[in-house]
Amino acid sequence: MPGFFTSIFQWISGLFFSKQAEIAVVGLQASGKTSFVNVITSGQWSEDVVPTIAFNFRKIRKGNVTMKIWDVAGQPKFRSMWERYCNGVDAIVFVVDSVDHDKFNTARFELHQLLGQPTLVGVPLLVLGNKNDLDGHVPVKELIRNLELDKISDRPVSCYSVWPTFSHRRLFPCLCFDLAPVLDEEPTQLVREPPVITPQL
Ligand SMILES: Nc1nc2c(ncn2[C@@H]2O[C@H](COP(=O)(O)OP(=O)(O)OP(=O)(O)O)[C@@H](O)[C@H]2O)c(=O)[nH]1
Ligand SMILES: [Mg+2]
Repeated sequence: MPGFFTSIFQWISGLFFSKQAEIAVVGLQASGKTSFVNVITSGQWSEDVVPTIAFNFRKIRKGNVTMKIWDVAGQPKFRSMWERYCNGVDAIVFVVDSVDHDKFNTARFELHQLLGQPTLVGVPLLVLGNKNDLDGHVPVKELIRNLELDKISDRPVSCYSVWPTFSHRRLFPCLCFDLAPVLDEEPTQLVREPPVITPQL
């Protein structure tokens, strides 16, 4: 019975307090965007992910938050499309392979090129340093330096180190927290001291 009342309460509160958020997930190919989106939408991790062609669209509801997610392909031929999918979203999620040191320069170039688009001024940015389960991953402070996130001054920016395989339960709250300004809650700071999301073993 208590479960029944809880469900009814959630349903009613959802009607009155429901919020919508739309995000675009971008980043270089094989950085783990689709894996991340799969984990937060269905809780499922699989190593068999095919490279995305153009984009995938997912819609999920958690509690009273409905989130629309554009998972955009990262191969060079698709990068010119990023701006189109980021235009009008509540936050841009930029995924970086935190082990692939050779690609940091390209990731920084593509990120800053994207953020330089006049249509995207002010759109909050969440950077996820992915694959922190692997040896050689760089910590968040180094990611901030490598991607020059501290030079971004026209929007809220956050950066986390993540590993979707085991931390998916913490990823959605992390996203909601970063969308707090969008959801009319407490404001975030510019590149705040980031919590590192460690795997739950
Ligand atoms: N070890 C580890 N591997 C990961 C992680 N996230 C993704 N991968 C692997 O990285 C590879 C690429 O993942 P995808 O999710 O397809 O990458 P993507 O960014 O969507 O790539 P595109 O669609 O081509 O832009 C796959 O083999 C995944 O299994 C992670 O956190 N840890
Ligand atoms: Mg993909």
